[in-house]
Amino acid sequence: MSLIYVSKLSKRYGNELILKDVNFKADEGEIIGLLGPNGAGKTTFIRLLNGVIHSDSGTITVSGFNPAAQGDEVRKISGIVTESAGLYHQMSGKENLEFFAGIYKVGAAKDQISRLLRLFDLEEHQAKLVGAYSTGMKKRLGLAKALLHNPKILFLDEPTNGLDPEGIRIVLSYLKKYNKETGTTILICSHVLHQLETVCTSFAFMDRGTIVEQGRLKELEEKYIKELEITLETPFPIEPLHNILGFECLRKSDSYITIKLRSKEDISVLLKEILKSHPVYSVVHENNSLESIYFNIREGGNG
Ligand SMILES: Nc1ncnc2c1ncn2[C@@H]1O[C@H](COP(=O)(O)OP(=O)(O)OP(=O)(O)O)[C@@H](O)[C@H]1O
Repeated sequence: MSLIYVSKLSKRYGNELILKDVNFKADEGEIIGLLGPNGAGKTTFIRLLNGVIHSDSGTITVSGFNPAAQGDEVRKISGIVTESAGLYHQMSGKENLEFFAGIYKVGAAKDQISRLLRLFDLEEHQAKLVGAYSTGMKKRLGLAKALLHNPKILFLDEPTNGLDPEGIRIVLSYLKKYNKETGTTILICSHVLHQLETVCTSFAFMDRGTIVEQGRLKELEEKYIKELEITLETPFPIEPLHNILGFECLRKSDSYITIKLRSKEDISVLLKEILKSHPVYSVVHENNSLESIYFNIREGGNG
C-alpha cells in the first residue's frame, strides 16, 4: 500500500476552488517532485497532507492516518520545511535545535542534534546566532530541525529558494544522501524543474489545482517524448546525412548538428553511418529532460 494516498481531494478558499479532484500516491522511500507553476496549489496540497488545513471533500491517508482527524499522528511521523522555516534568529543554531527537540520531545536529543549538525555541515557554526547565518545555512538548519524526530516523511516547500547554484547543489545532495541512508520518503515542491531531475525518483505535475500526471521519469519519457532530438559534435557535412538517411536536420553550426530522430534505434543507425567517414566527439540527447515533458503535459499532448 502507498505511504501517501490521495483520492478526489478538493479544497476551497471562499468561493474559489483551489484544488479539484486531486489524485496522488507516493510509495515508501521515494523522492517525489511536485511540480507546477506559481499558484497551481502545491503549498495548499502540502498543508492538507500535513493536517494544517482541512479539505472540503476527498480522501487523504498518510501512513494510515487521516490528517484532518489525526493531525498530531501525522506530524509525529512527518517533518515539514516551508519558506520561513520558523527558526529563532536570536538563538544559535544549536540552541534552536535544542529548543525544538524539547518541544517535539525527542528522545536522546543530544546525539540526534550532534548527528544532524554534522550531517548538514553546521558543526563549526553551531554557536553562531541564526540571525547571522547565510541563506544556505538557514535552509540546512531548517532541514535539520524538520528531521529532529526522525520522520518517515519529509515535506519540503521550495527548499532551494534564495540559494546560489552551489547552495542548491549542496542542499539537494544532502537530501539525496539522507534519503539513501534512512529511506525517508521526501516530497519536494518546486517550479525549478532542472534542479529536481537528478534528485527525484518520481514526479507529479500540478496545474490549476489538479494533478495532471504522475510517474517515474522513464515512464513519462516513453509517454510524452515521441521524437528524439540529438546534437552531435562532428565535422560530418549535413547534406548527405539529410539525403541519405532521411533524418531532419534542425540546426547546424560549425561543429554541431541537431537532428530529429524517430526512435532510439535511429541513434545507432545514424552514428554507424557518420563514423564510416567522420569522427563524432559527443552526443547529447536534447529533449528528454523534465522540462520537455513538463511543457508537453501543459500543452496537453502526449507526444
Ligand atoms: N489562505 C488562503 N486564502 C485564500 N486563498 C489562498 C490561501 N492560500 C492560498 N490561496 C490561493 O490558492 C491558490 C494556490 O496557492 P498555493 O500557494 O497553494 O500555490 P503554489 O502552487 O504553492 O504556488 P507557488 O509556487 O507560488 O508557491 C492561489 O490562487 C492562492 O492565491
